[in-house]
Amino acid sequence: MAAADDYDGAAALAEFHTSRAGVRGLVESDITSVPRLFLAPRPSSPCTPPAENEIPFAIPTADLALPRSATVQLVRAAARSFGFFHVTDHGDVHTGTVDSAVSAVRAFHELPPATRSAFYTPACVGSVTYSTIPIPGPLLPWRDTLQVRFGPPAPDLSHLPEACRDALLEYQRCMTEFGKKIAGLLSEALGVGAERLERAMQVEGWLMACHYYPPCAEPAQVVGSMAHTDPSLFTVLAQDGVGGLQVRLDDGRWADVSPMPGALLVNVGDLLKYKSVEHRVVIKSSRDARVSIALFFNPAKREESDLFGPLPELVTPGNPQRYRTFNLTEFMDSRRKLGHGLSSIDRFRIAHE
Ligand SMILES: O=C(O)CCC(=O)C(=O)O
Ligand SMILES: [Fe+2]
Repeated sequence: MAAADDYDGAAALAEFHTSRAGVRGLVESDITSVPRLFLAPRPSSPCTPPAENEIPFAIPTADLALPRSATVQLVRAAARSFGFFHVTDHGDVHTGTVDSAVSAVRAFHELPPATRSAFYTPACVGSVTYSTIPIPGPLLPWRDTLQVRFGPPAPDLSHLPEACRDALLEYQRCMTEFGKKIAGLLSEALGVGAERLERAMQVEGWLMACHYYPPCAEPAQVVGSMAHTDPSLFTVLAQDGVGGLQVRLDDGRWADVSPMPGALLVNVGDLLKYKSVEHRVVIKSSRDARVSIALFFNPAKREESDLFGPLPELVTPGNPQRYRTFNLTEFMDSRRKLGHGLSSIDRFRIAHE
C-alpha cells in the first residue's frame, strides 16, 4: 500500500481541533499546502469545487421604499423563481449596524490565537461556540464559525466574546424587526395576510452563524460551505465585499451572488412554501478573508407533536398538498441521512399524477 493510504483522518481531525485556532490558525502558521483534511474529493461530491460552468448572475432586488404592492410582487416573483433576493432601502436597519456587525465578526476571528482559542470547541454544544464545523465527507470546510443560539432557552450572553458582543446584540435587535418585515412580505405574497407567517415563527432570528473564510492559496482545492439548503423558514445574510456565495440554477449551473453594498440577502429555507435553493460558498481570494453572518429564522413550535405542512387555507383541488406533514425531528433525521441538499426535503414529497 502507498504511504498515503495510511492516512488517519480521525487523528488528523483531532490534532487540528487541538490547535484551537481554526483554519485562520493554519493560515497564520504559513502552511505551504492545503492539509488533506480540507481536500474536497472529486468529481461527484456534493462539495464539487469551483468549475468552469459558474456564471455571473443578477439576484432579484426588493426595494422596501417602493409602494407595498410593488414590493410584495417583487418578493413573490423572487421567492418563487430563485428563492434568493436582495433587500435594499431597509430603513430601520441602518447600514452602519450591519457594517459594524460584520467588522466585529472579523475582529473576533482575527484576535490573536491565544485569545480566540479560549472560545474554541470541537463540537457545537451550548449557546455560543467557535469552531471549524466538519461537513459530511468527512471533510473540513475552509471556514471558521462563531455560532450563537438565541434560544429558547435564552443564551447566557456573557459567553459572547467581548470583541463582537455589543455589535452582534444590536444587529440581532434590528434583525428582529427586519425579520418581521420580511415575514410580512413573504406572507402577503402567499396571499394569506401579512401577519400569518409572523404568528407561526419565532420572531427573533434563532441561530446566528458568523462565518470567516480565510484566504487560500489553492482555492479550487477547498470547500467554503458545501452545497446545501437551509433548514429554516428563511435566512437573512449579511456579507462583506469579497464574494464567494453561489446558487444552483435550475439547469444545474452555479451562479455567483455578487455582494451588493448596503443590501441584505434573504433566502427561502426548506420549511416555507416557496423555492428553497441549493447554495454553497467557494473561496475566491488568495489574499482576503471573507466574512458573512447568516441569521436563521425558524418556526416557533418545535415539539414532536408540531407538524409542518402547508397552511390549510392554501390547499385547494387546483393546488393540492405537495409535501406530507412532518415534524422537526423527522426533518433533521432526513438531513442527517440524506445530506443537506434538496433530497432531504424531497423525501416528503407526495406523488401526484
Ligand atoms: O457564508 C455564506 O455566504 C453562506 C452561509 C450559509 O449558507 C449558511 O450558513 O447556511
Ligand atoms: Fe445556507
